[in-house]
This record gives sequence, C-alpha cells and structure tokens, in this order.
Amino acid sequence: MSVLITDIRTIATAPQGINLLVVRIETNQPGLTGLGCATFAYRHLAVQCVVEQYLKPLLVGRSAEAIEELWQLMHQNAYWRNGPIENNAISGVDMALWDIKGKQAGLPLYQLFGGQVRTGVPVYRHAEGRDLAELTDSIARLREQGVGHIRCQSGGYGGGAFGPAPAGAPEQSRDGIYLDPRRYIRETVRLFDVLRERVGFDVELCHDVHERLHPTDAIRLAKLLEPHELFFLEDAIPLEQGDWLRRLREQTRTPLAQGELFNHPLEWRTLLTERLIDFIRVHPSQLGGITPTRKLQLVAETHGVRTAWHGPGDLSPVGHAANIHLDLVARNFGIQEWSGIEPPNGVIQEISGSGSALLEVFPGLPECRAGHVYPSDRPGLGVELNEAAAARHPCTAGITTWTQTRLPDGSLHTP
Ligand SMILES: O=C(O)[C@@H](O)[C@H](O)[C@H](O)CO
Ligand SMILES: [Mg+2]
Repeated sequence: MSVLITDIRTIATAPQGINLLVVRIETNQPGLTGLGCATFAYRHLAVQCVVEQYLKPLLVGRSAEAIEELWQLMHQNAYWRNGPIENNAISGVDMALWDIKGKQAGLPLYQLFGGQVRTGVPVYRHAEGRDLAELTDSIARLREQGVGHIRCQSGGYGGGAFGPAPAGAPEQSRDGIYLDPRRYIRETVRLFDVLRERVGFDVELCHDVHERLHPTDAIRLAKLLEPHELFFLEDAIPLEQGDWLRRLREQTRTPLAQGELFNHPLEWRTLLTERLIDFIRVHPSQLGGITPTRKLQLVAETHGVRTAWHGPGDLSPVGHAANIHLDLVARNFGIQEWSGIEPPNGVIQEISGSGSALLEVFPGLPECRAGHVYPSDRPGLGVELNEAAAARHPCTAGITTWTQTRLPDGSLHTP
C-alpha cells in the first residue's frame, strides 16, 4: 500500500536560545512520520509560512515515496526558484521524506546512500577566546578530548561585540560590530605564529575569515598564513566577489573552503569545475535538503573537491544528522564542522551530552566522542523530536545584531 502524506507541520523551538525550525510529515501509516531541518534562524517565521501555507496544500494526499518527483514539484511550484526561505522550507519536507524512506526500509539513511566508507565522522571543533591565553586554553581542552581539527578564532571573527562605535570613528556613527581589517590581518598572522610555536604541526588548524576582508587583503592574509599550513582558510572573500577566487587561487597554496552562504547551484558549479576551492561548505537545508546536496557531493567528488559541510549552532540537530549521514558515505569527505552551540550570551555549550536541553528536545541526536561523531543506529535520520519539551523553549523573533558589522569609518560591511 502506498504511503500517503496526510499532514505537514512545523515545530519551532529554541532549546539553546537559537531559533530552530523542524518539519514533521505525517503519513497514513500508523506511527510512520518523518522529520526534516528547515532552520533559517533569523527568518524562521517566513519559512514556517512557506511550509504551512504553500507546501502543505501542494503535497497532502500525494505519495511520500517519489522524493525526486516531489522535490521538483516544490522547487518549481513558485516559478521563482532558490533563495534561503524557499530552500529551507523545501529542505524540511525533503529531509522528512528521506527520514520516512529510511524508516520504511528499517535502515539508517547512510545505508540507503550506499553504506559507510568510514565508521565515524572526524570533526573540527571551535576554539575561541578573547585573547591568546583564552584561545590556547580552549585548544588544549579540545586536544585533551582527542579532537584533531580545530578552528581558531580570536575576538569574534576579527571584530568585537555589538556596541557603540570605537574612538576614531566619525561622529554619530551607529552601533555595530566594528572591524579593522588591517589590524585583524596582523593579529591573525601573529596568532598563528604563536599557536604553531606552542602546539606544533601535529594538529590541523582552520580559520574562518567570515567574508570580512576585501579581496586583495584576503590574498595577503592567505599568503602570510602559508608557513602555518592551515587545513583550510574559510570564506576568505565575500560571496559576491567570487570571481576573485581565481586570483586568490593562483597566488596562494593555502587550501580554501567556501560556501556556507550558497543557495543556488550557479554559486558553486564553477568553483567545482574550475577547482577554485578545496572544500565545499554548504549545509543541506540551505540547498533544499538531502536530494540536491547528495548531487552536489557527487559532482564535487568527480572534480576532486572535498566536503566540509557547514555545522554551526544555528542548525537543528536534524540538520546535523543529515550532514553525518552524508559524511559516512562520501568518498570525497574532507571534514565535518561540529560547533557546539553558541547562544547570544557567548557561553559555548556542547551540542550533545546528557542533561542538555537540546538532547531533551531531540533524543537520538548524533554523538561526538574523541573528535568523531557517530549517528544513532535508528532507521532514517535517527533523530526524534519531543514536542512537549520543544514547546517549553519557544522561539523569539527579534532584531539580529551579530550581522551588523561595520568598518572603521562606520559603514556596514559583510557580516
Ligand atoms: O563557519 C561557521 O561556523 C560560521 O561562519 C557560522 O556558520 C556563521 O556565523 C553562522 O552561524
Ligand atoms: Mg563560516
């Protein structure tokens, strides 16, 4: 008997203070439901509207089994395609359909993709600090836990906290996160000089520029960091300046990672075919789910580009699980980001671990042990959602301040 979609709902919850959005699909088979990640933390109400007002009426009553057909139907239904709101909404449904497929088969999703090529997923974790002493402490703690890849940032992506303009800015400059690109470059190079002296080369180090440099400055930084043999330098230039990647590539041997902001295939296609990056950094919900991400992974494999799927705090555990299932089967796997959760108060909490609010809301979320993440062996994505617990952590829709980055002259810059 065919599995029919009977209901599509969204569940919004913020167990760690970050708005997460998950889609649940109900079917006509008793107990057979699926979960998908539709998290766009800073516009969750808009995604919720697309799912409940547009995708639900489009899909209820249809068979849940033809995932590719339903993906194309959703993708083409609004005529104008792509974009983070549309793609995250489609992702919620797409992942939930894959979750249902796995549960029907009685298999974890990685089995449906061909089976594991590795038993656990190596991850990189974030080491942060306001200064070098805090940062080296944080690195030492992660290394004690067995983490082999560490992203090192000092002073919040090269800027400080959100607040008033510093001395030297024009009069009446607005509040923001003020960033001085030249000082940031100097401090970052100095940071890695000291880190390599202290920790040596037996640990892989990454750094995220977070698009906060002009292209020529990014080239300078990438070249200055060459002696430190980074695992990768992330988002060295803004998405809108992608053509500069050719020049950056020609001039530096520092490996490049890019892509957490991509939502359109044209944003990544040339980067793969021309081998302009070494690691592709999208997260599946931003692309429209598992269906398009699996295709991207295979195109990247044929071009020798490795994956480093985006795994930030503003992604639901369902989305993290999707990353892990894809990682387990990918021949061109590079590394997986495993962020921990960074709530607005800046206190980093583990993404999993007994007693955490996140684990209570999302039982079965993948577990991180000694620098590797392991999925649950339950069928499908393997993550459940406790809706009663989710309701105890309501979302708030407010003004996002961390994206308000400013240059020393007070003008806005890419976040
Ligand atoms: O690579 C990262 O983890 C960061 O760029 C975050 O994804 C970004 O700040 C949005 O949460
Ligand atoms: Mg990033």
